[in-house]
Amino acid sequence: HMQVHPEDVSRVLNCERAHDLMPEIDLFYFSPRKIEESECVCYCVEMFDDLGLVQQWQLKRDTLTRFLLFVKKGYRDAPYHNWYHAFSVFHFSYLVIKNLRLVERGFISSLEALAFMVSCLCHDLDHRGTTNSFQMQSGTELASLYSSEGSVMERHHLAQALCILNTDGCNIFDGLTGEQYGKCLDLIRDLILATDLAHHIRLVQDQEKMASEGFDMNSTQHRQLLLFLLMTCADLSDQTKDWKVSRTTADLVYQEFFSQGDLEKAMGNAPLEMMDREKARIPDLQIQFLSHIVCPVFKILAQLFPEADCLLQSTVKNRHCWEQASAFFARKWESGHSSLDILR
Ligand SMILES: Cc1nc2ccc(C(=O)N[C@]34C[C@H]5C[C@H](C[C@H](C5)C3)C4)cc2n2c(-c3ccccc3Cl)nnc12
Ligand SMILES: [Mg+2]
Ligand SMILES: [Zn+2]
Repeated sequence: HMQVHPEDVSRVLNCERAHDLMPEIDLFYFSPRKIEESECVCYCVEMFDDLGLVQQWQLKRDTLTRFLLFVKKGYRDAPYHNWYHAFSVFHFSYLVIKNLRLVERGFISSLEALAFMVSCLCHDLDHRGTTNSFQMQSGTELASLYSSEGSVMERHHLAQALCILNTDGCNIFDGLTGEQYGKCLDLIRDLILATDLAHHIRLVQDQEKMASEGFDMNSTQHRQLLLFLLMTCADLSDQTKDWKVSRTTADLVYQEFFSQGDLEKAMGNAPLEMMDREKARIPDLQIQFLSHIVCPVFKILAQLFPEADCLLQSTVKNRHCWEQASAFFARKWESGHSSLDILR
């Protein structure tokens, strides 16, 4: 099973570099993928501390460090669904809590902020770079465990998170009362399951209705829809960064999709077009993904929080870049070239 050695913990505890968070780390356009992999865990501790959560919930630094090292080890080296994805999703949760002042303004409680950040870190634990439908179609062991409830991968990510919390010296919530602990785990369960995009699609109309009606602080439904919206925004946050980050991320996602497509062909199943490296037109697929899923989500966020408008603007700008790429590609496709290399 996964091992974290005491010297790993002490090295992180003594890391000086991160004790003063680097300038600009709290700005929306900052890309966390710039941070050295060996310093990520230190920065996670500092971000929890910067939001007052270490103090508020009496998080012990050595327990938090050990927990974070286990989470980091709990990710595989898939092209996209690896530790850096989890770290960047976590960083976005830090950005929205800090920049939209979600706790001070009463949109979420401090416990919900803690659960939101921990859920972001854990939300894709032990991902294999394949989708829920692949699990079901190829009858993986995860499908046999969870397919009756749906959201197969997300249930596995949750199980892995709970397993780490139950590992000796890793229960970061041991300073919470029994009631707070129960509420926190219920939140983590709901938030990790909410990262299944098929689940999001069922909720998005209610989220749009909430944004047009205006957020009701006393509505349990609004408060839950907001937390789910924030999870989806965090999961898609690479698309709110500059074009280089947005395109690089698409590259990594399609490496996973095309590997899955190759597997499906080898198993005699026809992959979705977006998984088929022979058929997929990445610019057109990204225009659809940004138009149907990403921009609508950040439009809702911007309606609720005008300070988040810059996030919507950058997703719209990235979609425009794909439109230009698509036009450029179309000319190339006519003349037979089909790889993304021409975008470099
Ligand atoms: C750049 C980029 N492109 C992406 C293109 C497509 C899809 C995608 O799952 N599409 C859908 C399309 C319909 C309706 C639902 C369920 C399925 C059928 C599959 C969604 C995701 C993409 N994605 C993600 C991402 C976010 C959350 C979970 C998994 C992933 Cl991979 N993160 N970045 C990207
Ligand atoms: Mg996921
Ligand atoms: Zn994810």
